[in-house]
Amino acid sequence: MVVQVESRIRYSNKRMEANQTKVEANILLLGAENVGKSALTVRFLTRRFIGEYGSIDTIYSHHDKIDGRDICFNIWDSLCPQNAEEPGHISQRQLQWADGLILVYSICDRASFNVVRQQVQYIRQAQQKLSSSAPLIIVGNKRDLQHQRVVSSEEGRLLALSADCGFFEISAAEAYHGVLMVFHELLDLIREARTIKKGTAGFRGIVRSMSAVFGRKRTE
Ligand SMILES: Nc1nc2c(ncn2[C@@H]2O[C@H](COP(=O)(O)OP(=O)(O)OP(=O)(O)O)[C@@H](O)[C@H]2O)c(=O)[nH]1
Repeated sequence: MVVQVESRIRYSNKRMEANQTKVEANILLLGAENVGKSALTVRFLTRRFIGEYGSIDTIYSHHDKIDGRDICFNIWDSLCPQNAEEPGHISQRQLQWADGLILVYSICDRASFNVVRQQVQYIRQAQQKLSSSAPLIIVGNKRDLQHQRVVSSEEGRLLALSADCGFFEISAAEAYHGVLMVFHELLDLIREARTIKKGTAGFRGIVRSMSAVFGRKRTE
């Protein structure tokens, strides 16, 4: 009886330890020039919209507590190179680094939407080669500029649906809440992707053990 209780306590302690471990997520922001990538990042980090942002490629680290868990967001606010029409400008290094990606366009800029469309296609193809399952969220920014809108919400939603991405329309200028939702949703998707990956590894492990027990050779 005592042994049973002790093992239960040990089990629940282990679960508590597991719940308290720090989660780290590398998030890459992509998109054309001037769509609000920095505005989105700064809004998330400081809750503020400051209007003008420097043009530098930067990785920020941000610690947060969500549902009692310590989270470390590493956010890469990437600069869009001049050859933005060429979807190949996303480097392998960026793709390998990222646990999740946010692709930003401006609802007032059709060309920026086309850049995101190209980038999504390029990333999905590259991910197949890299066996990566990093989740993507497409963000239509500058929702406050309704009178200048040239990309409809439906177009954004359809693109996201066709490429299995999350989708939000927000205004980094107007509100913090929408920006927060984007990062929290991406974190959820990253955690989901990690759980699935672990599950697959676990299944492979079971197959390997069974092969070992039954002495069958597996062709890898
Ligand atoms: N009205 C409005 N303006 C915005 C919004 N978000 C960003 N801006 C403005 O758009 C301009 C570009 O914003 P940035 O955050 O620098 O855009 P970026 O995508 O980081 O640009 P690059 O650094 O050139 O790649 C700035 O003048 C911002 O003030 C928004 O939600 N609404």
